[in-house]
Amino acid sequence: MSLMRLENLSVTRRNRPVLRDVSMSLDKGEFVGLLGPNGAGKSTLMEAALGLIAFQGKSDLAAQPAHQRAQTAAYLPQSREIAWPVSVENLVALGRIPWPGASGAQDRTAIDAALDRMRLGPFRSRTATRLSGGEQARALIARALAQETPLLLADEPISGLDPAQQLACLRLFRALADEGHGILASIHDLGLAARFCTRLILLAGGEVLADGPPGDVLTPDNLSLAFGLTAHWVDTPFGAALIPV
Ligand SMILES: Nc1ncnc2c1ncn2[C@@H]1O[C@H](COP(=O)(O)OP(=O)(O)OP(=O)(O)O)[C@@H](O)[C@H]1O
Repeated sequence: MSLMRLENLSVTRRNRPVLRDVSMSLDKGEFVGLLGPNGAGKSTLMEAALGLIAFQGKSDLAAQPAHQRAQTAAYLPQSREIAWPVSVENLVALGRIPWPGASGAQDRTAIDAALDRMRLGPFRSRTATRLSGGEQARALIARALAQETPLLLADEPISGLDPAQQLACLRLFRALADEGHGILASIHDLGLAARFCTRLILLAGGEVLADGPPGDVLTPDNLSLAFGLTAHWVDTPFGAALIPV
């Protein structure tokens, strides 16, 4: 079942075309990694899909009324700004705003589950603005999880996380997809994206260069075209690893 569909989405920023005729859909159970060089348009694609910036073409999410959209899609923006010195628990509780009809018990369960999933139990009473950068990033992911939406759009969710937290976060996203959620996450680490995502979309020059299973997308030709990078897949005891040279 499709959770998100873009048809011929184009975005112009400062009179420059950033995205051209991007079409894609994302189904329940998919963890899609959005790849591409800096400036390729990954954040722009998420912002336009959510209706946060002007675009041409169609986005079914952007067409929804705001309250319905907030019950469909949680969004983790790339900027990790936390504006107020609230407790981590209260920051995560902001994720419940789209559900005014939920009971206190439902809200509490969602907040506790999100804190637990991001291993933030010991931080719940701490002031969010006084956490480390990676801890703040995890608290913001927890806020998005507390929203309990079928769809999560996460812009560089593992940026700033240590290696163990990166793995835990991607394992969690994969588990959420296996439970039936749909996830679109921009990721710069190609090896981790290949390992955890069910599907990859590679953006380059404002267009979708490749869309499919990781092995089909991360080909030497595509990596050279998108990043100007020479890279090889090497078999290791832990599975295939991508080595840039
Ligand atoms: N608010 C803005 N106003 C004007 N141009 C912008 C704005 N935000 C981004 N751009 C431009 O749009 C293009 C795409 O930017 P975007 O942030 O979508 O790229 P990205 O793929 O997410 O990059 P990165 O990997 O560096 O996060 C870039 O050329 C960028 O300079």
